Amino acid sequence: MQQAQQLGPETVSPDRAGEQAAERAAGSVARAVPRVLSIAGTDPTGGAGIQADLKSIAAHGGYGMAVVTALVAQNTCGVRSVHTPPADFLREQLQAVSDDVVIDAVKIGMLGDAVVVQVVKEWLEQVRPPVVVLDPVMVATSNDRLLRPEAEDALRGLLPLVHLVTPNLPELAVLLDAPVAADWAQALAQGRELSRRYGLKVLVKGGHLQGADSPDALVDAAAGPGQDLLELFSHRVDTANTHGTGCSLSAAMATVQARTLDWPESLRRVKHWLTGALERSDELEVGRGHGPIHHFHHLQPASGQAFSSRLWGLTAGVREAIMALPFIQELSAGTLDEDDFGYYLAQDARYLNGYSRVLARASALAPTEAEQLFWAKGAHQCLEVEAELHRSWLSGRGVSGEFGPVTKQYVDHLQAIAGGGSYGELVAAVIPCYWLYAHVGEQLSAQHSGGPADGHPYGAWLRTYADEAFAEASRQAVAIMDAAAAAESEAGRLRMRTAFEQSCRYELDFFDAPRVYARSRVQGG
Ligand SMILES: Nc1ncnc2c1ncn2[C@@H]1O[C@H](COP(=O)(O)OP(=O)(O)OP(=O)(O)O)[C@@H](O)[C@H]1O
Ligand SMILES: Cc1ncc(COP(=O)(O)O)c(N)n1
Repeated sequence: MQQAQQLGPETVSPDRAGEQAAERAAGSVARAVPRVLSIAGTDPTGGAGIQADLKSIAAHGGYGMAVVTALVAQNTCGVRSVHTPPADFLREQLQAVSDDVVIDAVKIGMLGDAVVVQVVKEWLEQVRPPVVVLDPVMVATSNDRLLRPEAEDALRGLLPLVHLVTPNLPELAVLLDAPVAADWAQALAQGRELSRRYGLKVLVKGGHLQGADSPDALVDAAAGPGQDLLELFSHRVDTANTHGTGCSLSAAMATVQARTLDWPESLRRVKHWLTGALERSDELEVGRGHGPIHHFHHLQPASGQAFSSRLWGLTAGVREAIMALPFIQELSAGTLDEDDFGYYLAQDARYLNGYSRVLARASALAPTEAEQLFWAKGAHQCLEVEAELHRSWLSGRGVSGEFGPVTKQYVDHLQAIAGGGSYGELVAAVIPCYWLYAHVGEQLSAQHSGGPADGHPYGAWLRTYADEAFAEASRQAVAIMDAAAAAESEAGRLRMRTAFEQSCRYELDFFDAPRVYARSRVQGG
C-alpha cells in the first residue's frame, strides 16, 4: 500500500477521454460483456463483499473490477476486525479505474463510515456511471456492524446518485427512519415510500421474513399503474449458507441490467440464479458458520434430480391449492355434483386427444430411442384412455364434447411449445399432467386406504387413481426432464421452468373448471 500511495494518478490521453465521454453519453447501450465495478469491503473466505461480487459478476457474463473500501478480517462465523485504508487511497483507486476504463455498471457494498461514503459520492458525481446499484450494507449475517451508525445519514445522501437500492428489511427501515416492517405488505409499502422519496428503484428483499416463500419485489414509484411493482416468489431454501446473498444479488443485478437494460428482466434472471445458488450451496462445504452460496452452480450440471426437485419445491403452493379445491374435496367425500363430474370427464377426454399429439411431438424431438419410445407409448395410451372414457364413463351422460375455455387454453399452451419450443421446454410443459395427476392420485388413495367405502358414488373412479404403472411412468417422465435440463443452457432451463409453472397453473384451473363451467352452474343451477 505504501508503494501505491507514492504513485501519481495515471493520466488519460485526450483521445481516450473523448472516447469514454462518448460511450458514457450513450449510457443506455447494452453491453454483451459489461465492465462492472464493485466498490466494497473484503471477505477473505470469499463468500461476501468484493470476492463474492467478482464471482457474481463473472457468473452473469460481466468483466469484474474492484475497489476496496475496507479490509475485513472475517470468515463464515463472524467479523474479527476491520481496517479502513486512508480516504485518499480510496479516491486514488477509484480514479485509477475511471481514468482508464469505461464503466458500464457499479455495485456499491460495504462503505463503513461517513468519510468513505463522501469519497464515493464525489466520485459518482464526477463519473456518473449509467448503472449504479447500492446494497446499503449495515450489519452482517453474523450480526456484526459493517456501517457506523453515524454514517447512516451520509448513506441516505448517496441515494439520489443511485438507480437501484437493495436493502434488506432492517436496512429499509433505517433508510426511512421507520420501524422494521413486520410483514411483506408493510415491506412493500416502505419500498414504495423509499422509491418515491428518492426517485429510485427499490429491490425489497424478503429473506428476513419467516414463511415458505422468500419474496423479492422491484418497486418503482415513478412508473405508471401496473408497472410500478414486480413481485417474485421463490420457495425458501432450507440452508444456513446465506452469507453474501445480498452482495451477490446486487452485483448480479448491476451486471445483468448492463446487459439487458431491463430491470424487471434482470430481477427475473437473477432471482432464478440466486435460488439455484442457495440450493446448491451445501456442495461447497466452506466454513463452519454461514457458508457461501454456489455462484457457478449453473456451469456444473446438477447431479441427479436437482432440477425437478427445485420445480417441485417451487410449485408446492399449486399442489396445496389443487388439493383444497371443492372439486377434489367433494370427489373424495362423494358429495360432488354429477354434472361437475361429467364436465370434468368430457374435458379430460378432449384434453387427452390434444395431449396425445403433443406427446407425439416430444417423441419426434427425443434425443434417444428410449425417450422416443417413452413418449410414443404415452401418446398411444392417451388415445386409449380417451376411447375408454367415451366407452364407459361418458356413455349415456349427454355432456358436451366441445372444448371448455380452460381445456382450450391449456392445450393451446402445450401446442405452442410443441410448435416452437425446445425439447427440454416441451418436456417441462407436459410433465405437470403426469406429475400432478400422480400426486393427486396418491393423496386421494391415502385418504381411502383400503379402497373407497362401498356405495361411494365415485369409488370406481377413485380406484383408477391408484395405478402404480402410471406412477412409474410419471417418475420416468421426471427423470427425462432432469436429463433434458442438464443438456440445456441456463436460459433454456429458465424457459423450461416457465413452461412447467404455466402448465401447473393450467392443471389447477382444469380441476377447478367444473365449478365454473359445468352445465348446472352455467345455467344458474
Ligand atoms: N433461505 C432462502 N431461500 C431462498 N432465497 C433466500 C433465502 N434467504 C435469502 N434469500 C434471498 O436472498 C436475497 C437476499 O435477501 P436478504 O433479505 O437475506 O438480504 P440480506 O440480508 O441483504 O442478505 P445477506 O444474507 O447477504 O445479508 C433475496 O433475494 C432473498 O429473497
Ligand atoms: C465485506 C462485506 N460486505 C458485506 C457483508 C454482508 O454480507 P452478509 O450479511 O451475508 O454477511 C459482509 N459480511 N462483508
